[in-house]
Amino acid sequence: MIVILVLISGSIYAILCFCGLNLYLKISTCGRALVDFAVLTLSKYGNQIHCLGWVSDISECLCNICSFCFLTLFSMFTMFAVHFVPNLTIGAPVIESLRKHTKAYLDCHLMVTNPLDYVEALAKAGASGFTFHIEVSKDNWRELIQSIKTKGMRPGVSLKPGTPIEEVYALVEDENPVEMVLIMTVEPGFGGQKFMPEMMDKVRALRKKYPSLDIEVDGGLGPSTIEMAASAGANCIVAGSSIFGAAEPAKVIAILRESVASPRVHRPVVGDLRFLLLLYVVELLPLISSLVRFDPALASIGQWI
Ligand SMILES: O=C(CO)[C@@H](O)[C@H](O)COP(=O)(O)O
Repeated sequence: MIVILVLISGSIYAILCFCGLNLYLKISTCGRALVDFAVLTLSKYGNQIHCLGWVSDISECLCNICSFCFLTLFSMFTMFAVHFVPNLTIGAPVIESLRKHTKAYLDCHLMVTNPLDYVEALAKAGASGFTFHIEVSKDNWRELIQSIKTKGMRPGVSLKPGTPIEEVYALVEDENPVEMVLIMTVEPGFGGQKFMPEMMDKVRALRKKYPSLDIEVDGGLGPSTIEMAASAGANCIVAGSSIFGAAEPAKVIAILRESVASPRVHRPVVGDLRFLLLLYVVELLPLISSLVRFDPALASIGQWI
């Protein structure tokens, strides 16, 4: 009887574990912020599944079921950590650890409902850019931009596929503007989704209106989609699976880099013109001054001016 009970409970437990694992794997792909959590969950479940191999009596089995329930509750609470506690799985502590090993630009895209709460911690951790979502910042974007700049980071604003591009115009045109606009080319939440070409209308509209603005695209970008984004005017590319899933990631990075660096892309026209003008002035000044100094005829012209 006990053997049958153990077998039945063990099977139920195995099914629960399997479902639980799948559930967590699915939930854990809800954004980069939960990736560490997925690893953590996997290793915990790894131990539990391993235990199943030597379940030998009913008490052991019950004990495993109890720990399964505990893990479920614990993990479920953790899933909502983004909303309930001021910490993220990939948040300030991870940025801080990365910063110790690199001087690279650390571009932080906050898919959270309360970005203001993370400005201070991310700045302290060494973040370079801080991009928030317009959908959750309609009432406090000025305060957010100010706070991001005060803390020495570069502010950016992001918009989901369903949000009209017009919603970010005010933030770019403000006297204290954002310095980058991130156009999501997938519905935020999962890596590995299909690129949405219809988002290129937003990129084109933005590039036409703001020739020198940094325009970032994120989601489904790789060698087969980069041309669309680059020729529409995007100059900052976020790519996940196309790089990490590639046999030769360096090659993919080179292709992406080359596409946005090619002359087809709208260069920051206003910035370039200013630079050219400065070059002319700097280069011509010594020439003019030497002519005025050494050519008596020109020197007299100089007197008239
Ligand atoms: O964070 C998100 C979406 O939520 C994006 O950054 C994607 O995760 C990019 O991944 P790929 O689409 O390149 O795999």
